[in-house]
Amino acid sequence: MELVLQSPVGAGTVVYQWPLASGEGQGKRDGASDILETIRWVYEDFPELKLPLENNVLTDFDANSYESMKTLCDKFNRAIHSMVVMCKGTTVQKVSNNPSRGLLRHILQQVYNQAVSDPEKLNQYGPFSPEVYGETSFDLVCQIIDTINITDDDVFVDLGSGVGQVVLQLAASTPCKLCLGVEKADIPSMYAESMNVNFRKWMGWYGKRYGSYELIKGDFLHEEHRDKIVSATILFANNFAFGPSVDHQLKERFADLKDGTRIVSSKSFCPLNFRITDRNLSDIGTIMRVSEIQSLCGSVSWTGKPVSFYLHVIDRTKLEHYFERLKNTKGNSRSNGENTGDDG
Ligand SMILES: CC(=O)NCCCCNc1ncnc2c1ncn2[C@@H]1O[C@H](CN(CCCNC(=O)Nc2ccc(C(C)(C)C)cc2)C(C)C)[C@@H](O)[C@H]1O
Repeated sequence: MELVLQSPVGAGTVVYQWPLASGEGQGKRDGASDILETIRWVYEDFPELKLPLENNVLTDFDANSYESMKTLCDKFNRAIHSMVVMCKGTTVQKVSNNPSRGLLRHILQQVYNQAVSDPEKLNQYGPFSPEVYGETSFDLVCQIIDTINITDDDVFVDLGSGVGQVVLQLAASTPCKLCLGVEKADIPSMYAESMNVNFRKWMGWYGKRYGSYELIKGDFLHEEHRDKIVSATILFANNFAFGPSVDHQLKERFADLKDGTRIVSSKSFCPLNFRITDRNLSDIGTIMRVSEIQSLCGSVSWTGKPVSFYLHVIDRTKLEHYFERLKNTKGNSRSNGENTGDDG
């Protein structure tokens, strides 16, 4: 026995097997509320549905009765059918656009629920686990997208992308010409594959647009991926738990990034008050400006402190200014460069 929902843009159907998934597990939503939320979001997106769908249909149903859920889906499908038929004459939303943030949060949740059959295998806990992505990371990533200006010249890379939620969110809500995620572990990479398949299915069903993206299995420090890092213009690194060796090898790659490239991370790659001296000229801090950003959303880290993240912008003029000042002050006695700290 199954339940079927028609696509509001005539892109086919999605099928739910009965009995529906129950809502066990943290953050997991049961199948019935997934169907209800999906209908509600389509309703939101297509106001013309308000007429054919009596508004009480979304309230009086019994999630445990197949008949009741089937009736609900049939009413929705009939409303969709009449809308698609009516719009046959006019242009049914030909040009598809990006989903609203609310809809994208719902889609990422629904794609995760259907792609990750056994979340226990991910053994990632804490407030930023993939299981509760919609409650914390989603808003944080929205804030970052609002903070940094993103254009269609940008290439995004998530260093250690897990099941791929951040990459999917960037691809569906920014004009990046390409979004990449690199993940080395087998389990998250396997789930990232089904996240990818499910995401494309649902985005097509809702008729929503997203940019090119790829979820890659591999170690981002391997030589074969060096080029992906050095040609990126926006990099995310949730590097809080990266060891000194990983950080060091990443900085070596950051030295080749283009000016203007942004790196956003959960731990800064150089001190916030870094000042160039003649003893730290090979530090990565000489070519980047760093700032700390407090997270607006209530999400707190596991220590209960408000979460902050670090924005680094590659800017080699910092180093140029240092050497100009050095040259200008060459004449007088101060030769140790000590007092010609950069202007930050
Ligand atoms: C040669 C050598 O030393 N090799 C050792 C390998 C270590 C480094 N290489 C890695 N390569 C590929 N994937 C690796 C390697 N290190 C570890 N991961 C994976 O990262 C995943 C964890 N990810 C999170 C997955 C989901 N993506 C996010 O949460 N992204 C994200 C990014 C930034 C932010 C902000 C901007 C707000 C800070 C928020 C979220 C983070 C914590 C790193 C795990 O699945 C790891 O397997």
